[in-house]
Amino acid sequence: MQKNHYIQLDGVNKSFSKGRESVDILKSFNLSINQGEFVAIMGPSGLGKSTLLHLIGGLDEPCDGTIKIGDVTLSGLSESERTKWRAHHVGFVFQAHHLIPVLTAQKNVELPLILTKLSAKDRQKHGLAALELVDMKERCKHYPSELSGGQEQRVAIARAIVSDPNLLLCDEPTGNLDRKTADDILRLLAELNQQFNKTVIMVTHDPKAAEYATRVIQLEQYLSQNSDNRMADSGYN
Ligand SMILES: Nc1ncnc2c1ncn2[C@@H]1O[C@H](COP(=O)(O)OP(=O)(O)OP(=O)(O)O)[C@@H](O)[C@H]1O
Repeated sequence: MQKNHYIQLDGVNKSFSKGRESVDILKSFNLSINQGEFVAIMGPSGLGKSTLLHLIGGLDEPCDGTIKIGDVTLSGLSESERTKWRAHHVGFVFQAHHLIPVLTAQKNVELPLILTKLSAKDRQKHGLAALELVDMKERCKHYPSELSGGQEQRVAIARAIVSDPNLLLCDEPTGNLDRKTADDILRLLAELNQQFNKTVIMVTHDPKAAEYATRVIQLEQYLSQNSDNRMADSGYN
């Protein structure tokens, strides 16, 4: 019997037009990820790592093929359904934290909840709980300019988890940070993965960051395997 994976990409094609040409990024691409995995995606610049992350998170659509997350087939959703699905199921963490400078840490974290039916009081409660999880509650009234790079990234992670999504998609989350701060952030992601069973997919160029993952996909190798690319990922544990 075929196992049901939490994330399943089947025969995904993705190309972009560059001038008059169309450039294939992913061709007949297959990938399966289980709930609770921490997957690192590595590979040379321009290969399609961020594109893959955007497709899984429903920020972009494949030209062909299916992407299923849990029970939901993304291509079956309208644009507004996809936005709603994202708000409930996916948290994004980027290299640049994209915090809004005129809002306090707490208000930044509460922002994704504005789309929900929660009252202001409940939004505040959830926001503070997320900040507590990333050890930033005592700085909830600080503005981004009053925080260090690592603290800003913690607040960005709190914002990503405030709606309690199953899936955390991280694009070079430690790219701007020094080694020690990067390790703190990676430990936090590993904790969210292990203690709260969040599925984490992280794009990184940093082999040390990839050591925190439970599976590493070397995308270049993976892509070169053929359309049935199931073999090239290596376990780290
Ligand atoms: N919206 C877009 N329109 C046109 N081309 C795009 C678009 N997004 C990405 N590309 C192209 O697709 C290719 C893959 O980009 P992507 O950002 O996924 O690579 P990456 O592996 O994440 O690279 P890096 O490690 O440098 O971040 C690149 O050649 C890029 O220029």
